[in-house]
Amino acid sequence: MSSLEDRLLFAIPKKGRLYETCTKMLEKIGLKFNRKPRHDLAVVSNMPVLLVFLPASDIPTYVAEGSVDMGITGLDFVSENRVEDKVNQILELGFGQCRLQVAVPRVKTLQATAEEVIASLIGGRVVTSFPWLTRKYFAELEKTTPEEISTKIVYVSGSVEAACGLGLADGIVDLVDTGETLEAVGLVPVGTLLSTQAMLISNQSSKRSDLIEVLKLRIQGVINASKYVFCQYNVEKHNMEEAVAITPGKKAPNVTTLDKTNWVSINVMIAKAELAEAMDRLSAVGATDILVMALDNCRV
Ligand SMILES: Nc1ncnc2c1ncn2[C@@H]1O[C@H](COP(=O)(O)OP(=O)(O)OP(=O)(O)O)[C@@H](O)[C@H]1O
Ligand SMILES: O=P(O)(O)OC[C@H]1O[C@H](OP(=O)(O)OP(=O)(O)O)[C@H](O)[C@@H]1O
Repeated sequence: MSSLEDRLLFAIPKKGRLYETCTKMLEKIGLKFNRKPRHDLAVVSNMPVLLVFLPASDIPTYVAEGSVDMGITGLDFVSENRVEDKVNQILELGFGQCRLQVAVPRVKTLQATAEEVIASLIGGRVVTSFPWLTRKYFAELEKTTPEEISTKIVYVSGSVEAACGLGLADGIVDLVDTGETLEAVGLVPVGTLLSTQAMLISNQSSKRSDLIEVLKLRIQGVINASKYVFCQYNVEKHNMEEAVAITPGKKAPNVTTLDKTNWVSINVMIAKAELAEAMDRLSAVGATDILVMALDNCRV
């Protein structure tokens, strides 16, 4: 296998929200590696790849500068590091979905609209781990005020939601998914700066574009598999047209004649989101023995 210098360097969040899903995904795409405790490098034994475990917030910079060939991180960190145009944003990965939002103590929202609450923060103190995006957001709002006014943006590295309660902030800008963290400290979201999810990104001049493409296709296969199921059912030939209209498949369904007069078996991929309704409708047109199987991986 290749020496360390010949390997594609692939940056993975070393901890936090994206870590577990990322490492599971690497296993699903067939990379064999063993990350020893406290080690931030892991050699992939079956491909010329070296995994580099880094803080998710630093990965966009490493990829943009070419210190690593590719990486997984949140779109929020790509934007905060101002490298949207300096990296190839190869794939949205379908996990790590959340929003970067402005939030304030609930009491401020009782007699004011969200717009009024946000306007009241102009010139105040806003605490965040995303100072550049927050500065940009408030700079736009400041333009709408008659007098020159500057909002104080204060950076903290974590537990942003504590800042209002501790008297450091009038409002915060933080990542929100379920809203439970905000709710727990009596904060309410009033505006959205950005919707984000995990992204696969690569350096624009990497010499390993061949391998980047292979890894991208493998990851795409895992993402596709997570969105679809494989479905098999039997239906009488005279109902086949109606059944096929319900489950047209990606290209076309695979139809085989059963060893039973006038019946066919249909194999087809169905989007998970449409499955329950499709099964109801298949039953209604006389389909039987409807089997649904999870997919581990698939190339379409
Ligand atoms: N509640 C959430 N739900 C879904 N995705 C989230 C959530 N919070 C954060 N993320 C996503 O996961 C990424 C990493 O967030 P996390 O809070 O784990 O950062 P972190 O590991 O503490 O970062 P760093 O190591 O750089 O300090 C975020 O950039 C965002 O894209
Ligand atoms: O809306 P929710 O589903 O409650 O998620 C939001 C929380 O998730 C993230 O933090 P995380 O828990 O990853 O830890 P951190 O605060 O240490 O970054 C984010 O910073 C919020 O605090």
